[in-house]
Amino acid sequence: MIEAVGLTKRYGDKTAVYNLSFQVRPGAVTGFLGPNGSGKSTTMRMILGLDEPTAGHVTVGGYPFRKLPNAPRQVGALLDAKAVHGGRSARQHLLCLAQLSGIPARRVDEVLGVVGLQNVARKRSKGFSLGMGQRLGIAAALLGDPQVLLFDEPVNGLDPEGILWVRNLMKQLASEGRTVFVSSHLMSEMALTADQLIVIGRGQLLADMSVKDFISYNSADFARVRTPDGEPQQREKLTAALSEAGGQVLPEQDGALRITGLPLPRISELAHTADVRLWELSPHQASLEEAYMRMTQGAVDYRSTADQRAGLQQPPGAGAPQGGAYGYAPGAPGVPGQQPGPYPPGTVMPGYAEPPAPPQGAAPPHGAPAQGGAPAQPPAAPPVQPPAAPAQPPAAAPADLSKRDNEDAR
Ligand SMILES: Nc1ncnc2c1ncn2[C@@H]1O[C@H](COP(=O)(O)OP(=O)(O)OP(=O)(O)O)[C@@H](O)[C@H]1O
Repeated sequence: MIEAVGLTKRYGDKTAVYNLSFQVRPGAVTGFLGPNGSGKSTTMRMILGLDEPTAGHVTVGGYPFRKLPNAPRQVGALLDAKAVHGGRSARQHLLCLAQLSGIPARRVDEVLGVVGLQNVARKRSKGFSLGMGQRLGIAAALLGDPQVLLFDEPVNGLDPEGILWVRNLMKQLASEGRTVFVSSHLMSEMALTADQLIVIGRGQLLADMSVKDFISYNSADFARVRTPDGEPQQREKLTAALSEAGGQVLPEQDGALRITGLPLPRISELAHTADVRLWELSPHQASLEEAYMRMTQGAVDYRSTADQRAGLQQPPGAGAPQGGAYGYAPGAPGVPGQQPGPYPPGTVMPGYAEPPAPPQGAAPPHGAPAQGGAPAQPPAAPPVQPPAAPAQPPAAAPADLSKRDNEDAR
């Protein structure tokens, strides 16, 4: 088991991870989700003893990593698939790692077979594709046949077949009773791979729950309603009637309305009573990716000025979640501007709070007004239709161990 308690990491005036507490249990795949720069790699590096926490602690099997007896046999990790000497073959690379850890050479051929690189094992790794590099990194993680495995973005660069293979491998490793901790940007991928989810934003815990609970609490239904084009007064009349009846009404980009908090038959009745004709009244379900983006939107560091995710925010004054057949999808717990969701008891929901400023008069942390008084967060854009879940993984490089080497340079 991996256990983090009050884990905090500051790099100068930058708070990368703040007061993070969680447990990663054996026998399950635990997904570690968060936007770019949210602190996933930093957390993984602290678990592996590569970075020293500023406060708090993290243990693997009850020991801090550096005190773990025979660590390479107990913990395997893929942090940076590019951290390979390009002049060496895959086999030579693994042999070196095996020798350093007292692992017999035959295990190298075993893991090469497991990851499907046996036919290119003697080729120089500098000619490897991103996907082959990921496979080699996974082979290195498996080398010591460890009970605890950490994978930072393992599907990065893999084709659909490779993604399926990683998914099945993670599940198999967990079914053997191992602790499998895997980071990703993609909720949709984690929904298929993980049993448990730990979601962070700006280094802080946003959710710690089973995937099953995440799905049941976030796959809320909504209705789309469309009034005749070119008759805006009909749309306004309907908006007023639905809002008065307790529904939340958000305009969609194509002119339709997104209604939560009211069942379909009630919407139909209200439209009839208000004498509004409907061109569309249809049931929909929010995607998990959308729920995840809503949960993390207040904690996104890097956002295009044209990013429509800002439109996932509820308009000011939107009511609390309603029950019913088309209840509102719960917002991010504790995220400013969001409604807390009805999460099950025992779910860790500390809420997003600005970490206190680092000592010694350093610059304010994330989200705090910058020195000139400008807000660190872009202002919320008017509500627009949320974008469809991205079909491709965001083009992010895998977490980079060289970050550590560059620490002084930063
Ligand atoms: N060595 C370092 N020195 C200074 N700042 C750092 C260092 N390592 C990470 N950071 C900062 O800490 C924050 C968290 O970074 P981290 O790489 O842990 O996030 P991440 O969730 O893994 O991001 P990504 O998904 O983009 O890999 C970022 O703002 C990053 O710039």
